[in-house]
Amino acid sequence: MYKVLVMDGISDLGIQLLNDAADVTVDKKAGLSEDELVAIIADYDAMMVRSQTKVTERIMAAAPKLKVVGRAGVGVDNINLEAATQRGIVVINAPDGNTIATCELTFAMMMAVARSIPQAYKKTVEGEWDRKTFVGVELRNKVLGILGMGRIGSEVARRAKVFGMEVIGYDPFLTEERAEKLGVKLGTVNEIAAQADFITVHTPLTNETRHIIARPQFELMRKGVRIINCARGGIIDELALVEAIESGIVAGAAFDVYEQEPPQANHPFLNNPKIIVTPHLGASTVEAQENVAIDVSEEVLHILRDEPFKNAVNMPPVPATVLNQLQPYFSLGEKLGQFIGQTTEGAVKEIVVSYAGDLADVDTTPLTRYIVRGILSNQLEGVNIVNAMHLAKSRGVNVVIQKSAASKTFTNLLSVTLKTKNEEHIVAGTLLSGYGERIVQIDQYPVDIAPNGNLLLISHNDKPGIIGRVGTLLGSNDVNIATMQVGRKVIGGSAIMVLTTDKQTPKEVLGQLVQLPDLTHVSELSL
Ligand SMILES: NC(=O)C1=CN([C@@H]2O[C@H](COP(=O)(O)OP(=O)(O)OC[C@H]3O[C@@H](n4cnc5c(N)ncnc54)[C@H](O)[C@@H]3O)[C@@H](O)[C@H]2O)C=CC1
Ligand SMILES: O=C(O)C(=O)COP(=O)(O)O
Repeated sequence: MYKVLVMDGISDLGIQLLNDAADVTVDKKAGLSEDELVAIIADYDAMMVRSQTKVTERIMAAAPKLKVVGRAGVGVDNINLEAATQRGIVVINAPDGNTIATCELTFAMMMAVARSIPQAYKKTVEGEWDRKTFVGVELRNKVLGILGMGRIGSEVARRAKVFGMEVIGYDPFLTEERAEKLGVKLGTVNEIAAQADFITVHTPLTNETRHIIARPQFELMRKGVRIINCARGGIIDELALVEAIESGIVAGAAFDVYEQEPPQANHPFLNNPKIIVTPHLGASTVEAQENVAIDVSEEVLHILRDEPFKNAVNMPPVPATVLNQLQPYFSLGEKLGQFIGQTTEGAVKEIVVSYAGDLADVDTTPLTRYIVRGILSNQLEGVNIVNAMHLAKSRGVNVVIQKSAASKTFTNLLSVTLKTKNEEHIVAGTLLSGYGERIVQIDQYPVDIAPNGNLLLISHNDKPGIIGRVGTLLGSNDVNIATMQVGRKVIGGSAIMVLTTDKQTPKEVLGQLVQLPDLTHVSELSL
């Protein structure tokens, strides 16, 4: 008999399937602390959660029987995926069931913030008949900027078009063809900031998206812009938003999610009359809760019964023979993927992976999955080696594998090329006996870099003084350079500089770096 622990108020109708199964018993609990979960979890084969329960490494360590954690929803940021993978616990989610619910909440928030509905309601029930304060704005003919054009963002765009809005979308995976089909113009984050009357975000929270809307973006915005966040707290810098409201740039905001949930009693949003707040209700409709609970229950049953399943967001075991040969390269492959993914801009059309030398005769499929995971993990939540290839395919990204017997210089060489509509970049790496992982080529430049920590990749003209200017700017902002490499093909031509730094370079300093004479591009990476 399998025991399933159901947390966080998952819909009863949805888990009927589990209740009806002869080989399953279900325990429903809510609001347990980590300690309380640690005390009981050893009995369970499966656990189902929403966003409230944090499924930590400690909980998994106390759960020797646990085979699967089911997330009845999209975001898996409350589950320690790495720990689950290490312990062979499958993590599944229900990515489709709450799209419409969250899209509709976003729309409700947009209309509420355009017409000050909550504020007007409050005054009216308090006995005041105030018809002067709450003069709103129409959505028709306004520009809506959408950051993140996945499932929810695309549905918001469709509805906005029907309301007569002009939509500008930003998403590294949004190709021109798909944008055209949706009737959405493509724009950068800053273009959206400068042009939009309403801005809504629908990305996961990643290193890239954290504070993607912050003070520099608010400074670009039109006076009277309205901001909506029904995705994840932290995508928009909360304090910068409050400042932008105080300075009169932002006319109103509507938030469903917060950097810390629940927000503390003194959180600046909670007593700001221009900010509408809801307690993470995006997925809270009867329909969405039934959908996600049914989806997850079906998958949990499959996994418990060793039947095929979909929607795994972490990794299944790799056969031992393949593992032995490929394991040393997994980390290098993923880092090369992260490197090229973080340094290439625009919608990816093709990934070319070339294996030379030792790697040419092995079945490298699992390694390719690590590389593709590295590339996609920058933009997508929950990418793993199970779903990486599928996600690439579903987003129209072609993955091409090339093999050649030997590399001229290295006994093994792994090269990854990313092609977008306008750009093509390559990074290559190797495992050097005694030295470990090295990046040995970036575009046309030979380099020798250990792919670890914080990196700055700077393209510049090969002119005297540039290295000094970069060093001085970083030093005066307390960013210590650990290592520096420069690469060029010809004297006085274009060149690159790769720095490793002891801490991340603040966004403002990156902005100042780009302004330095003869510097053409800066990317910050963390590997
Ligand atoms: N408030 C709530 O209760 C709910 C919140 N959510 C959250 O909404 C978000 C979106 O969910 P879905 O649309 O289902 O996910 P999705 O995976 O379909 O879409 C996310 C999109 O964000 C894009 N993206 C990633 N990095 C980006 C970047 N740096 N800039 C611009 N775009 C970027 C991806 O390419 C992808 O298209 C997730 O964070 C999810 O957790 C989802 C459901 C309910
Ligand atoms: O699905 C998601 O990502 C959500 O944020 C929904 O969270 P919830 O299941 O309502 O706690």
